[in-house]
Amino acid sequence: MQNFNYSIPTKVYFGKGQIKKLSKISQFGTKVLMVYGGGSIKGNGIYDKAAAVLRESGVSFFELSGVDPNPRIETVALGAKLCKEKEIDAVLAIGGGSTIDCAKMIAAAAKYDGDPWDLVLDGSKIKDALPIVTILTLAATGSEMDGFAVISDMDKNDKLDTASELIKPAFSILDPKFTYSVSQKQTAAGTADIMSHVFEVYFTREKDAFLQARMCEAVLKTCIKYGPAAMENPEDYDARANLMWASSLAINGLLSYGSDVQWCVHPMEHELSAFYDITHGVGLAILTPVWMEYVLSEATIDKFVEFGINVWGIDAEREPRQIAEESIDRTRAFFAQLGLPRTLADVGIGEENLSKMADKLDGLFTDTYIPLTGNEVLEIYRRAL
Ligand SMILES: NC(=O)c1ccc[n+]([C@@H]2O[C@H](COP(=O)([O-])OP(=O)(O)OC[C@H]3O[C@@H](n4cnc5c(N)ncnc54)[C@H](O)[C@@H]3O)[C@@H](O)[C@H]2O)c1
Repeated sequence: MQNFNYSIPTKVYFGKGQIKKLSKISQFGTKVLMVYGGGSIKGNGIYDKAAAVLRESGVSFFELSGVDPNPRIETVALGAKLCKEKEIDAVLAIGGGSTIDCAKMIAAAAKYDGDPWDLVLDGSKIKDALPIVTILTLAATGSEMDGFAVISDMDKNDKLDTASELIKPAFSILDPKFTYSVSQKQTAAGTADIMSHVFEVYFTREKDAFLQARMCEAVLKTCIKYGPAAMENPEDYDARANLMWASSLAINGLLSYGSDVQWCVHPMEHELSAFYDITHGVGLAILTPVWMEYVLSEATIDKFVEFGINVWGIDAEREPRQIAEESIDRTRAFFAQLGLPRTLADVGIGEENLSKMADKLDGLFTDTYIPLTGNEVLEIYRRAL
């Protein structure tokens, strides 16, 4: 097992009625910027509940709404300007990963004098940030408990992730009931995203992080059990609760400590979203089985056998190659069962920008599970067409 520094500072208030813990935001001051997306929080009552707790706690709030899925740098700049003008004490995100990521970068940019895009290009430039609080409404990205943010500049077709300890939320409120109104499509995409976060760390060259590997399998099995259940019955509390906690655990560091490996399917998907603005989890579901087939070889077969037996329950007596291949087929079939598109063509993506996207990633995947050149990335994109 490799060395690691454990740091998961975000407090989590999980379960029904935990919105009342929002009152704790008053420890940071009396002026909050509330950041949210297209307004679903007004339809499902979360906005009213949060506003009531803020008022009762003596906290006044300004609002920044309209954060896009695949949040834009322009919104970050606008939010940071508001924070400076209004002397905001803390940033409150109510939403899914897009809103939370945007709020994180607003919090960092509010304490930075230069162009906020600098902080996306280089997270080490984040030297300070306003406290960040989140109310999660969609189980998917784990942004509620991690130090990452993904921001797009659509003019440049750039969608980049940045990271800093300073943008880990101070606390997050996770009430599974707040995810009852999430559509089937977003529930499916969220499940695929959680699973992809696990795959990015489960497929590691580190062979002796046994505990982490078993925890990864537990999170994957949770998604396989509860993703379809939440789609079938959106108000199945236990399904929503298990998915929600899986989303946080998948990426808060717990599963990757001691076996860290550079990610690659996520950056490949970010290129798809940067050029075509598709839903992140959908892109991941399309690319993941193709990537798995591409990296399956004599060098990696043992890991895929472990995956097939422990996650999919494939008979351990079968030939290793059969187990490995079936584990990938089962993964692809599961995403199809969730109703997710299978190919790039299904989401309207053709050959036209694939070379440009692959070129942008050339030279970056030197320390991934299996290192990949730009040409190999292009081959994976083509096989996903
Ligand atoms: N920070 C991280 O660690 C991290 C990790 C993976 C992905 N990401 C990024 O996060 C973004 C995706 O976030 P996401 O998957 O959470 O989706 P999202 O935040 O983009 O939301 C997707 C849609 O669901 C709607 N929605 C959210 N909650 C709802 C609810 N309760 N009821 C009804 N509708 C609701 C939103 O309004 C939006 O239209 C992408 O930009 C992705 O690259 C971040």
